[in-house]
Amino acid sequence: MDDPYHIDVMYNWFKYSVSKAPPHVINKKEKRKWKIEYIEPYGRCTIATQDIKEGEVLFVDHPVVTGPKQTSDVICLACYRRLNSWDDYQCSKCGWPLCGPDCEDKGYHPLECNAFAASGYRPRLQDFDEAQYMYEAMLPLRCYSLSKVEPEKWQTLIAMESHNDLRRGTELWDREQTNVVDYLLQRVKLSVDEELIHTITGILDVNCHEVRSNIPGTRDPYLVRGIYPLCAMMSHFCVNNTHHTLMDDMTMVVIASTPIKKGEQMTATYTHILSATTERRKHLRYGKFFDCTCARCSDPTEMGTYFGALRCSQPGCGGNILSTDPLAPTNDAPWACDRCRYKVSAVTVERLNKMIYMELRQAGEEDPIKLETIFKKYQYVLHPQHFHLVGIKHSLSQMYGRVAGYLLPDLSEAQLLRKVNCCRDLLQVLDVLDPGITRLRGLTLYELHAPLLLQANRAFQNTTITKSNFLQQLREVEGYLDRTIYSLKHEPLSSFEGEICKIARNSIQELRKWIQKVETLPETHFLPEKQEVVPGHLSEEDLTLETLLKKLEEQ
Ligand SMILES: C[S@@+](CC[C@H](N)C(=O)[O-])C[C@H]1O[C@@H](n2cnc3c(N)ncnc32)[C@H](O)[C@@H]1O
Repeated sequence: MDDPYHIDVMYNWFKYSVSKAPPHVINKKEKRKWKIEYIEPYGRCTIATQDIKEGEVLFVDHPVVTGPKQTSDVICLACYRRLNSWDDYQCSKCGWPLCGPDCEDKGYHPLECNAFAASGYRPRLQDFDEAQYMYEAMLPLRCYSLSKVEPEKWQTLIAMESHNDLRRGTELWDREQTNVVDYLLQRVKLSVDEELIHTITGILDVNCHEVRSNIPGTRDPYLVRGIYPLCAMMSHFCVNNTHHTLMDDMTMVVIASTPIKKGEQMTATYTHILSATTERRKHLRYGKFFDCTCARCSDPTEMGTYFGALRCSQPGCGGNILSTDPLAPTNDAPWACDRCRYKVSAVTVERLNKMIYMELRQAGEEDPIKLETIFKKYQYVLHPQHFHLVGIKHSLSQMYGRVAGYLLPDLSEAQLLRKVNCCRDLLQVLDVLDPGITRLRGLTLYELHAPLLLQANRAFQNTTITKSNFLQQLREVEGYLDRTIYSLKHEPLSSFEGEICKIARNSIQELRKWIQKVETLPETHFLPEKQEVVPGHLSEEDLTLETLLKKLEEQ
């Protein structure tokens, strides 16, 4: 049958992936609930053929091939372990650095090893203009080698989108001409049409997923890239409805992160969720060769979050400065206040964002005070839900309680409250921009439970809380732990998220025992019901001496 868009090739890949997947990951007998269709302007995309519930497994995807990213440290080409130096151990056949002799025939390394060995060329660091680009040709070479040794994988790979026509003449094309095409033709002596190598690099640019390597026993997984054909069939939306998890054998499991209605696309996000429209659209244009026009991109308020908005500085105005046309192809439409129409150029907004970005980079992720200083500096310039302020809250939510000098038991009431509020504010944004089952939600809920539990237990120890309130707070914490587990239960135990999920499972059991015990405690352990002061229930603004005293007087 005619298959101009190679859709059957993708269905075959689905069957192959299911056959390779461990049985606990997917019900092998269940029929797929989606189809692939060609729809403009998306090209091929995945459509639900029936209503799908949140959390349902949609498909598993086996990688066609994985390999180093374009820029890379020195790594073992078989197991992707980070190596100390170029010449620790070099493959006896091809000369590329590996962990040791055991890795010579492992993983995907034989794909390039044979080509290098046949060429007689031995790689030397000085052959690369920039050391970080020395691995750039490796994955394209692996892909090309598939055409010789694994024709089925090759058929799947070559059926993917390369956008050669859009890429030709771009800076990216020129760089790949030098670092990949010329390198493979001149050094590795491949006898191959240049256009085919460009097609391969295009397929990799458009479709690759970043994945973590999985080396048993290491807590430092190195990031590599891989081709997952079914994942790559999903269109990008800046608010998406699927969630993917990488299992230990590098199989990708894709679930519905929110309910998906029959006829809707199953979508993924190719950009960073917590970045603003201009940044996301630029990334998609230059890296994926399309202009995103999704609901989030077309709305200057980014679905009511005001994620990119500045506060108007005109006296007495208090409006929000927003892009007048977020879909302008060159992202250069002026920005204007939604109340007084005061105008700011797109370039100025971009410069401001860049300046704050540089300050944040300098501040690092070790000292919350540095981030608090930047937060204070810009809190009246940016909308409270501006991505930089939300980004700072995200960092603070993890730093308070985790970095040296700010471990949980050392935190003051005000710092605990700050951690709680950072988590809550972040979750409020995630509800809109990253709804449903996500790693970030799971981790943030976990961060939220800890200070709340500490606050409640401190209040109990100091007898400053009533029994009913104490139980209510413990049950609230139980709810957050429960939701953490729900959000992270798909993550493999070897990952950080999987480990947090395991800890959350233990914590919730302990907490439930504690709740049962508290229920039986006599009232004498608690503050009488009418006299309570619960700092945790005051907002940060409330925590001035004046307002605190006033509230105490009112009791
Ligand atoms: C990873 S591929 C997705 C599969 C692709 N549609 C195909 O037929 O092979 C990415 C490409 O799909 C298209 N695409 C994905 N999301 C899109 C969107 N929201 N709007 C327009 N095109 C999109 C773009 O051409 C993009 O370069």
